[in-house]
Amino acid sequence: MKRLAIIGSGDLGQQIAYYAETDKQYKVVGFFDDFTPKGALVKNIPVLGKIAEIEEAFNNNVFDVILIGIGYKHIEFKSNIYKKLKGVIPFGKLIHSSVIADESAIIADGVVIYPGCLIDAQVEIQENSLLNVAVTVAHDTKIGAHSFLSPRVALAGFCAVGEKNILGINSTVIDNITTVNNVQLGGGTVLINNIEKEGLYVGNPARFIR
Ligand SMILES: CC(=O)SCCNC(=O)CCNC(=O)[C@H](O)C(C)(C)COP(=O)(O)OP(=O)(O)OC[C@H]1O[C@@H](n2cnc3c(N)ncnc32)[C@H](O)[C@@H]1OP(=O)(O)O
Repeated sequence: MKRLAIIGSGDLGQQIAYYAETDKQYKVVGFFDDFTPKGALVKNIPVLGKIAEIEEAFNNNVFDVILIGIGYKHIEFKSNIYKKLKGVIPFGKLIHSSVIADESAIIADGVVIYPGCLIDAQVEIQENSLLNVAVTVAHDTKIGAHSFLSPRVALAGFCAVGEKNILGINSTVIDNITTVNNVQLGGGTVLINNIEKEGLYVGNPARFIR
């Protein structure tokens, strides 16, 4: 079993550790976190050091692969860390065993998919994105890198979500919709038109708020 280290020992990092262990996909050996002291135990898992110490730990054979457990409030940071470590440290992938993913779906490195998601044929989920519980992604839809999909997001077919998109709980996107990078949808938003300007959108139909 591969040894996993997780960046971020907060709630999201702890959830990833929980699924990695209980779903028997990885042995979680520790967290890297700039705000929790080295040696501290978080849910019985040690903090191995700060983010700047990841490369040295990898070279010392402390872990095999890494995942990022940083939430949607720090999405820029999450994407920057990924870009910095890509090609230097191998990224893992965590697709919970309860996920139904068609064999034609492409799921990139660094992606985390929580229980109960449905990923249809010819879907592409780009690197470092996270799908929370019960997300449905219909056929031929693409999710841009570093995005965060909250519980029960539903995307119809032939959509293309940009990078660093944050889709709020239960948001719904009809077929053939595209969004640019850095779009956020509030909970329950219904998207029926393409989004061409980054920012925060809410409501049904979605309206720009800032
Ligand atoms: C497992 C997990 O927990 S994953 C995380 C899941 N969490 C989510 O999905 C959170 C989604 N967040 C939201 O929906 C938030 O309301 C946000 C981010 C859209 C906006 O939050 P804030 O910046 O605090 O905005 P604020 O509450 O001031 O609202 C601004 C306006 O948008 C409206 N609004 C805010 N959220 C929504 C919404 N989801 N749907 C419709 N209208 C909304 C408000 O009524 C307000 O309208 P007004 O100016 O006409 O009075």
